[in-house]
Amino acid sequence: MYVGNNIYYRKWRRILSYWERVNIPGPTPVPLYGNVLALSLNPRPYLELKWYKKYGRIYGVYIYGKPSLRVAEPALIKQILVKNFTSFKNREAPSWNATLMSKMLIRAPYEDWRRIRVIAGPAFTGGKLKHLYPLVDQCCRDLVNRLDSRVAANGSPVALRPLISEYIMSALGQCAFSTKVNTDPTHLFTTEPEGYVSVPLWNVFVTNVLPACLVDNPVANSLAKWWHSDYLYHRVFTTRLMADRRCDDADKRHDFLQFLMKGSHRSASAAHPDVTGITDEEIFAQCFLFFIAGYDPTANTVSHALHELALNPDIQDRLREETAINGYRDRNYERLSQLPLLDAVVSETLRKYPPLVRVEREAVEDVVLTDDTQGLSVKVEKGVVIEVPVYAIHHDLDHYPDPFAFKPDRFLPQNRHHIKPYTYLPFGDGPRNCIGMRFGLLMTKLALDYTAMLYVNHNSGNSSEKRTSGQPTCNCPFSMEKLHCIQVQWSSKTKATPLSPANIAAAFILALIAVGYIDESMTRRLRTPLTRSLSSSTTSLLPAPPIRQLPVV
Ligand code: HEM
Repeated sequence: MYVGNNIYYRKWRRILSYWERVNIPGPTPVPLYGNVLALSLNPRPYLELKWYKKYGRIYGVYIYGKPSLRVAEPALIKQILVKNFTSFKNREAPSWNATLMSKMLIRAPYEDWRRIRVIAGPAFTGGKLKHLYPLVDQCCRDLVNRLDSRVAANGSPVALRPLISEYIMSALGQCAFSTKVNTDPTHLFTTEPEGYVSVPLWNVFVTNVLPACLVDNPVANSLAKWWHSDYLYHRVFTTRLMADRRCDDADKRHDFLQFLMKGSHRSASAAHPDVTGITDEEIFAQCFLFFIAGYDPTANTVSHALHELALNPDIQDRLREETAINGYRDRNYERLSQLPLLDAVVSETLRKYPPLVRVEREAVEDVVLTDDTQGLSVKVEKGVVIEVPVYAIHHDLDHYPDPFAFKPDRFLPQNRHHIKPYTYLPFGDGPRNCIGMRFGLLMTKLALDYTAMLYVNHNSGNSSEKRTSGQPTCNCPFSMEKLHCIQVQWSSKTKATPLSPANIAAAFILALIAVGYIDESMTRRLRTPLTRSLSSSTTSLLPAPPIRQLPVV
């Protein structure tokens, strides 16, 4: 017993002294979990900011037993994301096999990623978005109509977030499939992508803590497939659309699905001799990702922008003026890029509330990062995951004076040059940055442009900011009212999330297990059910896909 104890603790002491040995500071880890407990049980952005303030711009943490480096030094960020991209061309690979996620751009290994990105990338150019603009515009008009009827119906504060979510989901549906999708928040079309990204704590607990033999066996796997068969709904939906379109050679749609389908028969070009095609499974993975990656960040950005505008009526007035001067009746794609204050409001929202609090890369070889101006040199070993703590950088006083204030003027053309390179990263940077950036900005700006012109936005007094373990999420209701009818009530206080009883119980159990004798490989080998691969043979178990309504283009 004594010898076992000794070996166990010596092994963990060695694993968890990696950063100490290379002289990089960081928070104290615990055996088996490293710093995962702290990261799981605290709101991520605030914890990252706390560590950043305490340990500086370069510090090390442990994800279970794996070292992970946080880098917030702008010169080094440039090397990781742009200059040395070939050494940091991957995100961390999923620790499970052949899952849907490993086929998605966001997680695909470099060779697959590059092929898919070359095919999918052109779908998001300015020229292509011009074709999609009328579809997004129509969704915005629908949003305004819904708002109108809610405001007229009761005159009391309107819960805006569900309406925004519906707007984003319908815009994504239109642009991905040229189809009016069912945007009811309880409908599978919406709940599947949401469920894919938000994992309940009990699920994290079960999948990360139970021994692998209990989770990774045929019975548990089929149970998990059944449990997660829900996102197969999207699979059936996409597969049927693809089948329909293959029967119709004259299909001239400009949507995302059509773009990828054109890529499936692609032959190598001089520019990309190794890029030849995309499989149906990969097409489905990208279409599903379109909803996962596009929905939450964009809906959050619109919500946070409206939240800030309500708190800052002077900025709201200036925005309305700008919109009026620039002919809001003649809205079109080009006009949106000619509204500097609107652009500044969106940029400042993304600075203050970056939807992704970190950007991640994995070192595929040993690399030394250097910054001669500061005499900095950091050796990164192959396999180490690097995270750029975007939220913390955006709230660094050295980069943004008064970082918790909402000051869009920082981003006006005449001030923009004060922003230091690689300190503003809401969409990441480099070849693997956000592919949907322009599209996300289009949806956000159009929604603000419409609502700013038609409504005065106030806080209803019971609006709060809900902090999740991932990122702050704005939990409206806002009071949105027609311009002629104004009611002002805002509480500027945001609630910090107390640890819930469930979180405390889970922390307690996790801590008990952490001091036990479970081997690290048991937790690392586990596959979370949400990422299990789905075999197409199970699609027959699904309910029929929804009836398509109103094909648009
Ligand atoms: C305001 C809205 C959005 C924000 C703030 C945002 C932010 C980000 C960030 C930070 C990344 C990681 C970039 C990096 O690692 O350098 C990313 C990646 C990605 N985003 Fe977005 N995103 C938004 C909207 C969208 C939309 C609308 C779509 C698609 C419709 C989308 C699709 C993707 C995809 C596919 C990736 C992975 C790219 C790759 O690895 O090649 N995003 N996004």
